[in-house]
Amino acid sequence: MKEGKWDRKKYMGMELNGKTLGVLGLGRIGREVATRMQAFGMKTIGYDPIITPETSAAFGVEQLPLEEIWPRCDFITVHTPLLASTMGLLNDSTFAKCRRGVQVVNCARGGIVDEGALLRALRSGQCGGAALDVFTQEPPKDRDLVNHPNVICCPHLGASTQEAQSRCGKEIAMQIVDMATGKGLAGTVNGQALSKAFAPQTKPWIALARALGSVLRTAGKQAQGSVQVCTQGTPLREAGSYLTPAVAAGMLAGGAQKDVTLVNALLLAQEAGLKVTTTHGDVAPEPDGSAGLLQVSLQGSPHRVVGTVQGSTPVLREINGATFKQPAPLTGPVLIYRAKACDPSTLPALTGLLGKVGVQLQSYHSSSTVGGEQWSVVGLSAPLSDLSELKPRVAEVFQLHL
Ligand SMILES: NC(=O)C1=CN([C@@H]2O[C@H](COP(=O)(O)OP(=O)(O)OC[C@H]3O[C@@H](n4cnc5c(N)ncnc54)[C@H](O)[C@@H]3O)[C@@H](O)[C@H]2O)C=CC1
Ligand SMILES: O=C(O)C(=O)COP(=O)(O)O
Repeated sequence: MKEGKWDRKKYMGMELNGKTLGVLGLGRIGREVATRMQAFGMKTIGYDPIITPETSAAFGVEQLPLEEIWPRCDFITVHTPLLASTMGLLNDSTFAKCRRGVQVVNCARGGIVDEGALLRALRSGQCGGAALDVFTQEPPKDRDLVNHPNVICCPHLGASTQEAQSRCGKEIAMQIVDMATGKGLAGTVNGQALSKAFAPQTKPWIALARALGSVLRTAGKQAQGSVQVCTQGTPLREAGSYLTPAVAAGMLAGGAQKDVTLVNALLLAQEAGLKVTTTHGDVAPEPDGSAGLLQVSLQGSPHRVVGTVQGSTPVLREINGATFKQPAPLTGPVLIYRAKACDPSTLPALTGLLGKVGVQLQSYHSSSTVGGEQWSVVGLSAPLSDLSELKPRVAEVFQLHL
């Protein structure tokens, strides 16, 4: 009419009253759709693998096996997630079982109704019309469905109301508050590590995992290959889910990839050619069974680091088979070197260098002797800008800011 037209004959509708609607997926939205359509006088039947027939009967939906649903429906609407089991729920074979002229609604996820099959059914008249809010590719490049005269569609607007967006905003804000107060996260699909990362008791373990990853990368001089993360002790039984991404983040830190987080670390590690696997052993490493141990090793090399948490401090217990009787804190600027055991000149040379550049030695820990050599971990007040004076005196030296 805005174009000045008055096409009364062109538009002929169909009553919903007395028609049968098949609702596939009877969760939050499916059941709301069913009760609203009952108000138009529709008979509602449906299917959902986890909702009992008694529950769906309470909101007026008779549940039937899919095979019995197809031939009964005038309209079918899908309200499931997109899963392997729902991909192409409506396909060439199921369209063929439907009443001729069946009308289909997909406001859930593109692909639940197979787009190729839908187009074929529309062209043959087996499908009388479709309403689509979602597409396998958004926006869809292939416009055949959008352009079909019996299709009406919207650009994924199902949640586009002021009220829904405001609820989403509030929900997200509440989730951030929950995460920050250590209550865990609901509904995360890729942030398993995050829900634990903010709990006070897990924070030092995550710091340890990152630190061990950094030590291993620097000592092993590579961020590629297979890394084995092993948690030991009952308290760490479920910890692999967040410690493994933290180890990967430590391995990747300082490398080519920017913005490595606990959410994307495993994916970025995979892209960088780093395979990170996790195992767990329940054997408690401490007599009281309270602490756990985290062991990270680079397969096919002698590089292996083992750490734990003392109080709330991540500490190094072992590096490449050399153990620290007094575990070495892995916080702040840390200098790590391997040198001949009992060489009396190394430590004075180091303290002399520190004095010269005005950096304080805050802690010093040395390991057991392996093959005539010892590892030393030195806590510093600030990182050293130049290690060249130390290099001739030691077998290897590196620095980390943890
Ligand atoms: N177009 C849009 O903007 C919007 C789309 N959605 C989508 O709508 C869909 C439904 O959302 P909700 O009702 O909130 O989800 P929900 O999780 O409450 O319900 C989904 C239901 O589908 C059922 N289901 C799973 N596999 C099935 C199968 N093979 N056959 C039949 N039922 C199956 C589940 O048991 C569950 O009861 C989701 O895909 C969601 O992403 C949701 C909001 C807005
Ligand atoms: O909530 C949903 O499942 C939706 O599909 C809404 O999509 P949107 O968050 O508006 O991009």
